[in-house]
Amino acid sequence: MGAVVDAVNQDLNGSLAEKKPTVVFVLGGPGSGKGTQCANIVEHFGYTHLSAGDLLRAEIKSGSENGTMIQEMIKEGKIVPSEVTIKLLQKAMLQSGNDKFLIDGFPRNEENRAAFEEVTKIEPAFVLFFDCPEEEMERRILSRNQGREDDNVETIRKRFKVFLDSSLPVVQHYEAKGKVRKIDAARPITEVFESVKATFAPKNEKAE
Ligand SMILES: Nc1ncnc2c1ncn2[C@@H]1O[C@H](COP(=O)(O)OP(=O)(O)OP(=O)(O)O)[C@@H](O)[C@H]1O
Ligand SMILES: Nc1ccn([C@H]2C[C@H](O)[C@@H](COP(=O)(O)O)O2)c(=O)n1
Ligand SMILES: [Mg+2]
Repeated sequence: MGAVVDAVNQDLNGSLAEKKPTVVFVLGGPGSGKGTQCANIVEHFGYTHLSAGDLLRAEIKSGSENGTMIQEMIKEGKIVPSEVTIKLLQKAMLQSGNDKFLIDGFPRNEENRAAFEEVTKIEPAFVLFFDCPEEEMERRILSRNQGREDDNVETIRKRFKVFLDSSLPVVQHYEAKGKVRKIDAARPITEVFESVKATFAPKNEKAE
């Protein structure tokens, strides 16, 4: 069984690497507006939007063997093991038929980042980072109304802590490589998108 799984993984990696996809990581705190802005980017620039959180939620709904574990981790605001999330991302990338991806909410910690690099050999073209004060993010999440199990005050606080402790260091990693395009996300949606658009000028899209 292990050998079969390894062979499938090898195949996923091989097919993806051949496509040499353009990947933009979209990071920012919970409720900073990643999903909202990704929808605009898809419309204007032809990217495929892959939200790691959405893929994990779909995995729970599918009744997969990992579903219960994923559900528990999301409820606690914790980060699901990289192996699980990366496999979902790889499959979605291959199934999309596209070669330009917005990977939203990933990498969420150092383990995510290192594992993705190791497994896929893909370096992001750049990292969009939505910078937003915590009070504003909390306000937005509490009025989001999408029925997400983690949109409650208790879990939100845990997600904020994980963001500060584990996700910001990933942003700093890419900052040191000159790959971060920081956006002031505390403004109205249309104003934020004006800044986002500028980051998709052709010079920014090439991998550095
Ligand atoms: N610039 C903005 N101003 C006001 N409200 C916004 C703005 N951007 C997004 N919102 C709203 O805030 C809520 C959270 O936005 P969104 O789901 O895009 O955030 P997110 O970063 O993807 O969050 P999460 O990490 O929890 O998935 C949504 O209800 C959205 O409509
Ligand atoms: N790389 C990731 C992304 C998300 N998750 C889990 C934990 C998050 O709190 C939750 C919701 O993600 P969001 O939709 O807010 O981006 O999903 C993870 O474990 N690993
Ligand atoms: Mg989102």
